[in-house]
Amino acid sequence: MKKKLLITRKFPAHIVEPLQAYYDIEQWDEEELVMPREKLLASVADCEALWVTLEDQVDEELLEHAPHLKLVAQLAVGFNNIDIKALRKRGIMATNTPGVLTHTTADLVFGLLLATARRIPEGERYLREGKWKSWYPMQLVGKDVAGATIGIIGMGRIGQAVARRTIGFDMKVLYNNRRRRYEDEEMYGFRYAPLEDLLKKSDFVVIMTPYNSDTDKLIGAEELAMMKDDAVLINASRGGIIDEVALYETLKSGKLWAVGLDVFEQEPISMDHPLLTLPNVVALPHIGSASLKTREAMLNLNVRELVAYGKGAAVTNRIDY
Ligand SMILES: NC(=O)c1ccc[n+]([C@@H]2O[C@H](COP(=O)([O-])OP(=O)(O)OC[C@H]3O[C@@H](n4cnc5c(N)ncnc54)[C@H](O)[C@@H]3O)[C@@H](O)[C@H]2O)c1
Ligand SMILES: O=C(O)[C@H](O)CO
Repeated sequence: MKKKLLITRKFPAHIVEPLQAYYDIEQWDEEELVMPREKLLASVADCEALWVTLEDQVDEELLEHAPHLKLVAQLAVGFNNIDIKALRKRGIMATNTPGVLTHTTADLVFGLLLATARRIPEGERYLREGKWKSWYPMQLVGKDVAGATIGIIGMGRIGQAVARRTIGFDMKVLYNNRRRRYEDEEMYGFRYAPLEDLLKKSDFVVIMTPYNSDTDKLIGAEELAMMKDDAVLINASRGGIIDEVALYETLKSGKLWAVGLDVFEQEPISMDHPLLTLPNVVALPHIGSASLKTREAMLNLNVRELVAYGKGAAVTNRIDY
């Protein structure tokens, strides 16, 4: 008898097809909408494998409804929506998508960096709203990226890829990370800095750590106050790493040049959110890894592990924290 696999979104048919040989598949039929929680809890009851996105909470409550569950596949590298300890206690494996999205996400971070520094979305709105009357010297003046100091918090796969992109911009790189990266210091001249130093010295601060209890509101009022008055803050990791109330208050007070956010505490962000009233906030709908090639690579990486499990082979890419 085939194992049961529950897929919480509608994924492209050609991606799911190779799984048919190993699983009886139940798939949510909406591409844009999250599977309702009650439906998820009911459907997971007889599942051995579960394929989720970052909006599905895989927690104690779900696991209590899933007595046969053995494998959770997460269509993301970040896995803060999954209670890994609770999975481990029950002997359930989890697999995610590290590596395949590194460059695509680093590109987006750089896009946010240029967009905020050079006021690109503001300039586009200005043109489309018919405000462009002439060229004048102080029109939409921005902040230089070339030659500036960037501070990267979380020098993992994506953080390093962002750092390497700065070389062409002659930027000075400070980084903060769980462990020193001596090889990068030697090869590229990147410099380790304690968080406080990094915040005080950087023109651009980029957050690229995972989200967990250690990084929850890592950047709050105190940290924002340490930053340069005209610094830019970029977050493409997870929204909860920044205290959004403190961020709004800081921006309202006139501090910081701009902020670029691909992620928010609540996603989708409410259209009434105060941050969206500020012209120097560039906000994107969590599209860091959204290139066609990368999304296919993420889906296929999950498929590979689901096929391995379906065949009774080893799941090699395991979240082992
Ligand atoms: N916006 C998007 O679409 C998007 C896409 C991909 C990844 N992400 C997010 O980016 C995160 C990073 O991805 P990755 O592949 O680079 O992960 P990674 O594990 O390779 O890197 C994370 C780095 O953060 C460091 N770190 C952890 N806690 C820290 C702390 N308190 N202070 C300083 N450094 C700390 C780790 O040492 C590690 O080097 C993911 O967890 C995910 O949340 C977002
Ligand atoms: O963690 C991730 O992988 C992103 O948030 C989605 O690609």
